[in-house]
Formats: sequence, structure tokens, C-alpha cells
Amino acid sequence: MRIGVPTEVKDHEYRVALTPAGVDTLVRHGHEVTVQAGAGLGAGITDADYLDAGADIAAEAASVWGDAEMILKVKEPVPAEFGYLREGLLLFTYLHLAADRALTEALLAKRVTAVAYETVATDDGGLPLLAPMSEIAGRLGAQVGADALLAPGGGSGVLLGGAAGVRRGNVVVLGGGTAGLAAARVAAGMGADVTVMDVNPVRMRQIDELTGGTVRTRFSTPLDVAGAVADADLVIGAVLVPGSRTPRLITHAMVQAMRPGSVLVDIAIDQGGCFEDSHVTTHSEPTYEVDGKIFYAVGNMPGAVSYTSTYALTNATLPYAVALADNGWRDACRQRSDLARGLATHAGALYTDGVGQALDLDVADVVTLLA
Ligand SMILES: NC(=O)C1=CN([C@@H]2O[C@H](COP(=O)(O)OP(=O)(O)OC[C@H]3O[C@@H](n4cnc5c(N)ncnc54)[C@H](O)[C@@H]3O)[C@@H](O)[C@H]2O)C=CC1
Ligand SMILES: CC(=O)C(=O)O
Repeated sequence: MRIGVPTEVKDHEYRVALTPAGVDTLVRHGHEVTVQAGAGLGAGITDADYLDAGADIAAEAASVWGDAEMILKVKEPVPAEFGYLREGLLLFTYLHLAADRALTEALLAKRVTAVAYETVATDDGGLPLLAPMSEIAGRLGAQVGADALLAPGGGSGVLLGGAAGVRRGNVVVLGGGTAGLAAARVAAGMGADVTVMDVNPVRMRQIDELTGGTVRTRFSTPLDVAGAVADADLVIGAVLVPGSRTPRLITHAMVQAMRPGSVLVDIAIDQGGCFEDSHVTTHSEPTYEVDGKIFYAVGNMPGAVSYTSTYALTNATLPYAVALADNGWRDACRQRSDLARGLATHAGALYTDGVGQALDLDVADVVTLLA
């Protein structure tokens, strides 16, 4: 199969979808890989590294997209890339379609076969291609939240670890999955008082055990969330209903009740965000203010730690990319139910229930498609 790896174009997105080791693996499987010149530089990988591993280098994005049967990307195509979408193209990347009607409509109109990293799901509900980036975004969430609390940037001036005789920062994490637990651990490591709120009692028991009780857990109801948020210095939103638009758990009224200079980090913004006042921001302008509270809602947080993120992501995606390249998308999805769950669009039809519900679009049956 001819595989293309374009340079990412989203704001301050420095990750790349394939490392030289990935090129080497795909070439050993008999595939041809073309990487756009400079695509790896943000992760410390040069064109020479890719050439040595067996890739071709193309100067322009148009030739990478135009010649490929499968495009491997990190982030969802942005409008400037919609022109490259075409029937017969297999696109393997993050998509987050429930929060992106324009991209969904473009993929359907161009009849692209798209497999979304974030909805590839194992039989036990694990999200193997989302988890590595969620872990990183969670760790970063605590870090950027602590930074936004600094008074010179408009924060309340609370140090998460407090000081002798002075209370610690109070951190509330909504959603105790991969991102939420990672955020909680880093915040607790900084010395904060941390509470994770979730609706899954089994998960909360795990968190209790995993953190040795250093992180509190509380069941997430609107009443309890409102009470916890009112007293929080930092709220980190990490809720996910896979494939669907994120429920908005924090209302404007709850934000008004918070202390001035408190911070809200919405990691879940890529699925639409879990705060009513959230709108997506970029690494260029990561924060904005609502009623004296600071919001951070960058949709590609791991792009800022591109070395770590590139290797963590590609460690997870490579086996799936190899399966798609070796077998073609249809047989690969027939052989692997986890991959089949990632199938988002094909030949003008949508296959993800949560996206259909969020955007009020018909959803076709993947079992029938693969029969
Ligand atoms: N902004 C960024 O750059 C990045 C964002 N993400 C996003 O972070 C979000 C979280 O991802 P993961 O941690 O992997 O998901 P996950 O599935 O591991 O965890 C989600 C948690 O939310 C909980 N939950 C669901 N409904 C809830 C409710 N009403 N109240 C409280 N908790 C609730 C679930 O029980 C689960 O424990 C996703 O939207 C993901 O796309 C991930 C990586 C990077
Ligand atoms: C999960 C995702 O969208 C990201 O890592 O940017």
C-alpha cells in the first residue's frame, strides 16, 4: 500500500504520525511510505532519519496526500486540508467528529474511508489509541493549571502545594479515566488537595487503591459538582462518553460562584468540552477569561510535548496502521473488532452512533457493511 505522512498544520502541532521505526516496519511489510519534508522536525526527527529508514520525502503536502492510498495523521484535517479528501482515500487519525460538523460533512461528501483513533475500542471498553495522549494531556492539565493560577497572568495567586500554615490549592477533576487520573496524580504530587468526581464507582474504587487514598473520590451529580466547584482553585475537565459530544457538567452559574482568578482546564474540549463557557483555544492563545475566571481549552495539548507525544502515540498506532496496510481497511476491520469500532465514515455513510446523535445524522450499520 502507498502510505503518506503529511506535516501537521494545526496551530503549534509539532507531533508526527510515524517515526523512522514505523517507516522501517511498514517498508519491511512491503509498503511504500512518503513523508512530507520537515514533518518530523517538531519531534526531533529529520528527513535524513526517514530516508535512512526507507521512506521517500516529498516537498509538498499535495503530493503526499495525492499519491497515497492511506494517510496517517495525528490531528483531524483542518479546512485547509479538506481539498485533499477524496473517494478511495483511507484516513487514519484523530477525528473527534461529534464536535466538528464541518469535517464530518466533508468526509461524507468526499466519501472518504476514515478510521478515528479515539473510537478504536477493545472489547472491555479500553481506548488504546486515545489513552496515551489522555495520559499526557492529564499530566499537562495539572501543569498548565498550576501555571494559570500564577498572579502575573491574572490567576488567584494560589500555589497548589500551599505553604506551612497556609492551605493547599483545591483541585477538582471531573472524570477519573486516563486523563483525569493522570491529572489528579500530578496535582497531588504538587501537594494539592485533589478530588476526582466520576459516575463509575468501580473506577473510583480503583483510583482510591491506585493513589493510596491521597486523591479523594466523589460521585458526580449536578448538586455535588456545583458544591465542589464553588470551592475549587483549579477544575480539570476530563469527562468522556466515547464517540459522543461531552456532557456540559459545569454551568455558567457554577463558574460565577468560584473565587476570582480560579482556573478551569477543559481537557475534554476536543469532544466539545465539559464546561458551558468553554470554547476551543490554541497553543498561541491558550487562555481566556469569563467573569474573572481563567479558562484553558487547547484541543491538541500533547502537541506541546511533541517528542514524548509522538513516540507515545506511534507506539500505540503502529500495529493498527500495519493491520490496515497489510489487509486493507475492510478485512482489517473484519479481523479486528477494536479497529471496526473506529470506522467513522465510508462511501458517504457515517458509522459512529455518538456522532450521529450529536450532529443529528443517520448512522449506518457497520456489521452490515463488513458482512
Ligand atoms: N485536549 C487535548 O489535547 C486532549 C483531550 N483528550 C480528551 O480527554 C477526554 C478524556 O479522555 P480519557 O481520559 O481518555 O477518557 P476515559 O474514557 O478514560 O475517561 C472518561 C471518564 O469520564 C467519566 N464520566 C463519564 N460521564 C461522567 C459524568 N457525567 N461525570 C463524571 N465523570 C464522567 C467516565 O466514567 C470515565 O471514567 C476525552 O474527551 C479525550 O478526547 C485526550 C487527549 C488530549
Ligand atoms: C486526543 C487528541 O485529540 C490529541 O492528542 O490531540
